[in-house]
Amino acid sequence: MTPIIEAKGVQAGYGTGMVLHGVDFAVAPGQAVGLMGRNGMGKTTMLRTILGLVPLRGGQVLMDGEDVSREAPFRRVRRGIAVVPEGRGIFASLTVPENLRLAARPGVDGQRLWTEERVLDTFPRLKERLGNRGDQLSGGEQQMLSIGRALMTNPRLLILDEATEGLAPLIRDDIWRVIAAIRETGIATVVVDKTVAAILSLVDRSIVLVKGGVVFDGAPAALRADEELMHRCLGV
Ligand SMILES: Nc1ncnc2c1ncn2[C@@H]1O[C@H](COP(=O)(O)OP(=O)(O)OP(=O)(O)O)[C@@H](O)[C@H]1O
Repeated sequence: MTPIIEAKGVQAGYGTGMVLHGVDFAVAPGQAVGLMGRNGMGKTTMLRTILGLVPLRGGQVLMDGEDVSREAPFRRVRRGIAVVPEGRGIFASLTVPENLRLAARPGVDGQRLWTEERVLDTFPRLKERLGNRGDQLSGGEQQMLSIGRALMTNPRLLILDEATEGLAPLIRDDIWRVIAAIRETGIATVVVDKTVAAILSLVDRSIVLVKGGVVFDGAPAALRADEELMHRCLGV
């Protein structure tokens, strides 16, 4: 199956500093991939490079087998990718439904499977906050709204960068449950998170970055079995 996204030998960085030193990375349709690694190893830079937000200095980024290395970020996203960025990026002055409606668009297949109603059914907490503005929501609710907004674009691939960071354990569990449910609907996911156990129980494939290079790419069970790697590269 042609991957939705494929990175081949990707090199990227900021200013004169290189962060990614030839990273290979692929996400097949419907696949859940965990992008893992300690702080500062290049996970966010990898996501941003795939989206065209950090310039590519070497290698290639393909989407559905097509080279998009020179394509603008908005065009790449229009291929059916939704991003839940670190920091959530919701509109503080808009209400919950306004935030959702602003993002609404059909998927690349023209379908609108994710409607405002379906998103609100998925996140009952948001249903209780319809009149609230973005800045009147708790951190967990903001995160749910950010995910809900991404779903309103009817994506084929959902990218979640640190979706559970800074949230209380019960809210985190809620978010993980929803991510698993989204996955079940056939949407491919790329998850970056520090909660190693939660990621490994969710994904089909884990990729571990150390200093901008891939040190592991395979099944979560194989990663779990490698205690030395888990300890050295993930700190668990
Ligand atoms: N805008 C930027 N300008 C310069 N350097 C940056 C910038 N963003 C990140 N870096 C550097 O690039 C390296 C990789 O950062 P990146 O955010 O990709 O790591 P990460 O694995 O996502 O870590 P974290 O979990 O801490 O976000 C780090 O050394 C970081 O300091």
